Amino acid sequence: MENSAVLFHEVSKRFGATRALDHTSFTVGRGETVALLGHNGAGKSTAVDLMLGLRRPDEGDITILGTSPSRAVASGRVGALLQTGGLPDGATIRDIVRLACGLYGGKRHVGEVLELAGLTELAGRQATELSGGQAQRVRFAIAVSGRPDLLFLDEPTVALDVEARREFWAVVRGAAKGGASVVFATHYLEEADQFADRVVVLSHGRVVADATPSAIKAMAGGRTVRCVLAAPDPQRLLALPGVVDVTIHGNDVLLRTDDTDRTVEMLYTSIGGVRDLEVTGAGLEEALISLSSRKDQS
Ligand SMILES: Nc1ncnc2c1ncn2[C@@H]1O[C@H](COP(=O)(O)OP(=O)(O)OP(=O)(O)O)[C@@H](O)[C@H]1O
Repeated sequence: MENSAVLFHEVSKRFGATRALDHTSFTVGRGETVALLGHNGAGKSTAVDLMLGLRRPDEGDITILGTSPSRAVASGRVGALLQTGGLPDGATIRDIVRLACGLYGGKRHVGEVLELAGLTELAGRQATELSGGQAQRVRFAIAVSGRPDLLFLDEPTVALDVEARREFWAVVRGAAKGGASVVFATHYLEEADQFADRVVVLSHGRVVADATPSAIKAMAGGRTVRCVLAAPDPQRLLALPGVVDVTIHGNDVLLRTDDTDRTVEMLYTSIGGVRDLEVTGAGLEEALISLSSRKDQS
């Protein structure tokens, strides 16, 4: 029974002395959109390559749509947009999409795929005449031309500006409405927050969190207090009520606290000389740093 699109169980992969993945486990449910989130070198691309059968794990089991990665890919039920991948010169976008649709046995019509990827108006252009965001939508069109049940996107918006990223994700959302599962690797925290049902946070090849974006933010907990002090003393600041972490750059102080009211009160009464105080909720960036460092220390 195929309850899960991806079962990634206790998977390890080394490159020489580097452990790219270290007993990594996560699942992706049918119809779910899951972000693999982590800093450079966290192991995201390695995980994607293994799920596509492009590499083999040293240890562990990977099941994709109820079978092995290579069988799942061979069945045509998996689509992928990888980090590298040129587009042919001299052909129009319509020609490129027609080729992709043909290779997948005509599971989707050319016009449908162009529409899905927001390329209808650009169908007569050549790849060299497109912006980075538009070219990425062509790669996306190729990835979905076989009507995949599972779609992998490896850092799909890495070179795109904010507007192109927004347009790209609007296209992905539309395409995923058909019930496909989507796994995307990203180090853009706001992307994971906005577009994923669930986020698997990787750090040094290990899963440090696996939860909804809001649960991950809650896990890191607390809020951030920023201020400027004449002579910040890390020991005194760490001793303030609620403070769990202190970062100091020159006179700029950043405190992570689980009791904002008392921290701020004591900052004014026992430390004094506080300027430019600002309190913010913990964002995904703080959550990621906190989760990664917590696990690294364990
Ligand atoms: N072919 C390879 N040979 C040697 N080391 C590799 C190879 N591929 C990946 N690594 C190493 O494995 C670790 C994980 O790399 P990976 O590319 O999976 O990370 P990532 O999270 O995708 O990073 P990025 O966001 O930079 O793409 C890194 O330390 C990387 O240097």
